Order: sequence, then C-alpha cells, then structure tokens
Amino acid sequence: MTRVFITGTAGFIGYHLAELLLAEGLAVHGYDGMTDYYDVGLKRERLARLGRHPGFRQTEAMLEDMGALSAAIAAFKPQVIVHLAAQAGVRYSLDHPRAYVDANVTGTFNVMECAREQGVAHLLVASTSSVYGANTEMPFRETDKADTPLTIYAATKKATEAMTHAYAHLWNIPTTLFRFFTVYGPWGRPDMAPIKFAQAMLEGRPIEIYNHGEMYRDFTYVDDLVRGIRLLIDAPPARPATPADIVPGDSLSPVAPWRVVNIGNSEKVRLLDFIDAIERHLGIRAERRYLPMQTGDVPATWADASLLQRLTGYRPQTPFDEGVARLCAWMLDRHRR
Ligand SMILES: C[C@H]1O[C@H](OP(=O)(O)OP(=O)(O)OC[C@H]2O[C@@H](n3cnc4c(=O)[nH]c(N)nc43)[C@H](O)[C@@H]2O)[C@@H](O)[C@@H](O)C1=O
Repeated sequence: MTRVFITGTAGFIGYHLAELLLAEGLAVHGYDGMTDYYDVGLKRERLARLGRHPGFRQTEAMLEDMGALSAAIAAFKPQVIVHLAAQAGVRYSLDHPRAYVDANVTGTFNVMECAREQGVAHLLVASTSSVYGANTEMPFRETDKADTPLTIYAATKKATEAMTHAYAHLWNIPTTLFRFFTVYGPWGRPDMAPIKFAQAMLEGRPIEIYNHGEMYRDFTYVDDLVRGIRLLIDAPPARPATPADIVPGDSLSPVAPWRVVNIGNSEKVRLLDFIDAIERHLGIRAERRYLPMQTGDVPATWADASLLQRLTGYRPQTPFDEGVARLCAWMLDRHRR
C-alpha cells in the first residue's frame, strides 16, 4: 500500500496525514477544492508545506467535479483512497445545509464511484462522532445504534456510512469509516472551539461559553488521530465468511468488507477545564460570557476506542494539557510574527 490518494489535503486532518505518509516515503496525491468555509490563506500555507516534499502532487478541484476527480485518480492509480474532504462544522450546517449535501453526499458518492473504477485495495472515509446524535449512553461504541442525528451535518455523515456500506457489499471494496471526536492541534480549523477561544484571548476579545460551560468533549490530539488512520490503512476489513466470525464489539458488517471505527482519546473533558488549560498556556485570563445551549449542539461526547486498539494495537493518549500546550505554542508563534 504505497500509493495513497488523499482528499482534503489542504484541510486540517488531511494536511497532517499527508505529512506523516510523505515522511514515511509513501507516494501521496492530494485533492482539495480550497473552499472558503474558513481562511483559504491557512489552507494555502498547509499546502505550501506539503509542497516541500518532492513526491507530493495536488489537484485543485471540487469533489462534485466528477471529471476532475476521476481523471486525477485514474492518472495516479492509488491502492488506497483516504477521503477526508467534506463540509465540516456543526453550527454552520444550520444556515448552510445544502453545502453539506453537495460535498458530503454527492462528493462522497463520486469518490465511491472512483474507488470502484480504480479497484482500490482499501477505501477509508471520515465520519464523525456527531452521528451518535441524541445517544446518552457513554462511552459511545461503534455497535451502538446511531439513528438520531441532530444536524444535517451529522445526517449527511450518517448517509456516507450507509452509502459506503452498500458499495463495499456490491463491489467488494474493503472500506473503513472513522468517527472522529473533536480534533485539535497546530494548523487546526479556526472555526473550532480550541482555536476560536485561543484567538479571542490573544486579541483581548471575550469568549462566549455555551450551555453555561456544562459541555464535555473527547478532545483528540491531531498527531494521535493521524497515527490511528495510518495504522488502519494497513488493516482493511475482510467480508466475514459467516456472521458468527464477527468478534463481539467489532462493527464489521455481516455481509460486506466494511467497518466503522471510533478514533478518540477516550476521555470526557469538561469544556471549562479545556479553557483553563488554554489560559494557562497562553498566560492570558479570558473574559467569559455564559450563553444558553445552542440548537443542534450535543452536550457531551466520549469515545470507546477499544476497537481501534484491537485492530491496530494503538490508542490515542496525549493528555489534553500536553496537547493544549503544543497548540498554544503554535498560536503564540503565529501571533508574534
Ligand atoms: C467531531 C466533530 O468535531 C467538531 O464538532 P464539535 O465537537 O462541536 O467541536 P467545536 O470545536 O466546534 O466545539 C466544541 C465545544 O465547544 C463549544 N463551542 C464551539 N464554538 C463555541 C463558541 O464560539 N462559543 C462557545 N461558547 N462555545 C463554543 C461547543 O458547544 C462544543 O461544546 C466539528 O467541527 C465537526 O466537524 C466534527 O465532526
């Protein structure tokens, strides 16, 4: 598995994954539409860093552009596709639902068609812990029902889980879905809470805290997350001979080479503790404004990561205080320039 096609290479997770694979000497072709959901300048900076690796090439086009996508994949002939490009973000989906259907449903369908045409050995696709929606039993397990999405964002990701299952079954495409849990770290997305809060503190603006601070997230450090993806690339699922072959706790489909895997830190962190850590590492006291719960938001996420560990021998483990220290060092460095 030495030729890896990554969608979303200018994005937060795609950038870090591409760095890891290129450092290992794998051939990587990136694909990104450079959408302006957040600062395109940040995406260009990430791409410029990837461009320092001689083996890296990138196609700039939208997922919805089937001609461009299929030409890029046919020319590169990957053994593996890691599909990370998406319209992300929970709160933006309330006002811009169509962007999610276009990128996440139509875009993912195009990637699936290309995976079929190309006959890849493994297709890996990003989903989200948001698909656990209104579930309250924690930690979240892959085998739990996840039928109550609270936003169109979560619903489109749940749709990609279902669509890829059908193609894995029909066309025998080994497929792994990841459910990510609030990822953070250097080069992160500025629309997400960790960077939004740190940026506000650096600029002396107040921060707004939803649900009066009674929010919990399984914050996952980005290096841990891409390590998990890297190891899963080498663990493609095989269609079980009989349903009895499925180990209890495995999300492996009884009829297809398909499974979904949580990648989370397995630690439920109070948002207020996370904010305290940002204050400590920036050396700034934030002015806090407390707000009610926001529509579509979930009060808590917490991953059971034992399936990832069983499949790869690895589980994310960076304590949030250490991850926040690295994030803040990066933020301070950029702020001072
Ligand atoms: C896995 C999942 O991960 C991400 O979703 P998220 O967990 O909602 O991440 P976040 O960083 O937006 O929020 C984390 C916490 O922080 C609170 N929060 C945010 N923004 C403000 C804010 O501006 N003010 C306040 N007060 N609270 C905020 C928010 O209410 C929540 O309690 C996705 O981007 C998504 O792409 C994805 O798939």
